[in-house]
Amino acid sequence: MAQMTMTVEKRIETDVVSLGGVKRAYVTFLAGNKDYWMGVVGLAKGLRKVKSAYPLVVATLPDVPEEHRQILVAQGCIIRDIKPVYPPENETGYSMAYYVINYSKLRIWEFVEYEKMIYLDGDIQVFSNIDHLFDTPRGYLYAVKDCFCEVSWSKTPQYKIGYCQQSPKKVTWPVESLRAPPPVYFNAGMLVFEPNLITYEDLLRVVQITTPTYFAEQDFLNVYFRDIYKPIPSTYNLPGPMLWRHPEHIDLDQISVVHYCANGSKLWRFDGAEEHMDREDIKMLVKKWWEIYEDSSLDYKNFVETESKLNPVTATLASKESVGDALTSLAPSAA
Ligand SMILES: O=c1ccn([C@@H]2O[C@H](COP(=O)(O)OP(=O)(O)O)[C@@H](O)[C@H]2O)c(=O)[nH]1
Ligand SMILES: OC[C@H]1O[C@H](O[C@@H]2[C@@H](O)[C@H](O)[C@@H](O)[C@H](O)[C@@H]2O)[C@H](O)[C@@H](O)[C@H]1O
Ligand SMILES: [Mn+2]
Repeated sequence: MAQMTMTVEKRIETDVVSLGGVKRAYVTFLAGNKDYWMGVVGLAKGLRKVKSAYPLVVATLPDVPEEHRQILVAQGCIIRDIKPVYPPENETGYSMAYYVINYSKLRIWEFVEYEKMIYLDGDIQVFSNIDHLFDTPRGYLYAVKDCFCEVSWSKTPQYKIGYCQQSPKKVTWPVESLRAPPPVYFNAGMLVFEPNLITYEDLLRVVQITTPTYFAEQDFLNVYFRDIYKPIPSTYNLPGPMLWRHPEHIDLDQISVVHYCANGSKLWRFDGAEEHMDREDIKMLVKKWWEIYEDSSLDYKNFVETESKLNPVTATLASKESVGDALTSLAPSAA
């Protein structure tokens, strides 16, 4: 995996951007009392390992236990409590029953103290620095195209005819019988977006008048942002199934972000039992995730301590939420 180191100068420059109130952050979403908190710890440590210049905000539902919250704060995360978002009743059901809680992800558009955020699912890991995505032109939503080939798509017309946007020439879309092919569709596990209160209020209004569909908030977000969605390469959100569905598009050495969404690939309960989970590449990616998760030098307290010896400026910045605090703390004390 390409590795980029964050120079002190770059870190200062990045944080000076924050100084002007132009703040940026990564954000993830945590619900329930199961083990997704481990995914968030892994993500926090992974972002530190690639020397990201920005904090990780965790949009947290009320049902996340205090114990998990404390672990995340100790790992340098910024906990933001959110209320659930409940969609209208859904007769057709979701691809996975628990997807209904994923509508609560919509709350992140309310975090307007940040000018731009990168949303990452808790089952994602960042293996190379992607801070440069914060510099993408404003006014768009950036995300990676999804794959339609897994059985989770079995009730969709594209799955039934074997069509996938990742390889549109493999099975030609039958325009005469099914009319226009589906618009480009993104995976909602990774999003580069701009929090905005007008958008946020409208999202909450429109979601209440939209019939829920198979992939819950992911379908909803695809329709809502259709006009400003810009695809970015799979290197920024590699869903596991791409490895066996579209290997011709994948160069693992170039992958910056891996999304452990394949059935059976959730790290905290990985046992290699499900189909494809005995693949060498999957086992390598799971091992890489655990190496980061278990690396105590990446724990927030150890990381800041080490950084303060090696790079006092970086360490100070790493330990402050805003550059203003950091520069103040660095300023020579008034005589
Ligand atoms: O019980 C849950 C289910 C989901 N999530 C959050 O919602 C995201 C989306 O769910 P998931 O990743 O399981 O969906 P997939 O990408 O596998 O379809 C997760 O990554 C977590 O950040 C959570 O915190 N607790
Ligand atoms: O609530 C709907 C979820 O839909 C998406 O997951 C899907 C999608 O990626 C399919 O293409 C896969 O086949 C499937 O396995 C996977 O679960 C997002 O990753 C997740 O964040 C969330 O929005
Ligand atoms: Mn996911």
